Amino acid sequence: MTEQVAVQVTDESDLDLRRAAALIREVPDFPEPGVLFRDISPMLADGAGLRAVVSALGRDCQFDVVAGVEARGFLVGAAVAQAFGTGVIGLRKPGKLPVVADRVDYELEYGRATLELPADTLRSGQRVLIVDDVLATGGTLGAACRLVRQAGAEVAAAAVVLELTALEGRDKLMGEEVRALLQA
Ligand SMILES: O=P(O)(O)OC[C@H]1O[C@H](OP(=O)(O)OP(=O)(O)O)[C@H](O)[C@@H]1O
Ligand SMILES: Nc1ncnc2[nH]cnc12
Repeated sequence: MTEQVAVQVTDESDLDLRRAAALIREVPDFPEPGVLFRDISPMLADGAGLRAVVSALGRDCQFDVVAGVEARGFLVGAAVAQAFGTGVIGLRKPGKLPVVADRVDYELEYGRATLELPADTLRSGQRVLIVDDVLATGGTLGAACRLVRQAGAEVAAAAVVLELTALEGRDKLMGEEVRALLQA
């Protein structure tokens, strides 16, 4: 699918985030022809950029722990946890964890995928801030929300740096608080 719309900052009063958004690199035809890939790596490599993203992701949200989604959600999720004084849990692709508490299979645009929760991490009743880099079709964040709820925990919010609105991922996350710093 071709995505040709510029990136918008959802909170336009956040000047730090506006500067950070300018560091996103757009790569046409990656990973396949017709896709405009938004590469947030240069934004995260910039100290002020990372700070802007981290503080906006955790702002005005009550949470006890962060769950970051493999792989780019680990980078941002761990930074948010550190900044807001919580621990972090990595929700992983299959075959990586020695002891699995639970797993959820989900649909991708093409095919299926699985996310796993590591054992002895998430406790019943905890409020969880789920963090990933991008919301596309919503399958990944939907699976992350299910893993959290199946553990008896609560989803405080599902927060991403960038939402690709044309893919309508929010529709799969009805009832969840979805926080996207940037939209394209
Ligand atoms: O909303 P969805 O359609 O589910 O897509 C969003 C997911 O796709 C990308 O991950 P990818 O599977 O490419 O993994 P990576 O982070 O390991 O590169 C991105 O990092 C999100 O996790
Ligand atoms: N266009 C895109 N840019 C960056 N990450 C993505 N994940 C899914 N689609 C993407």
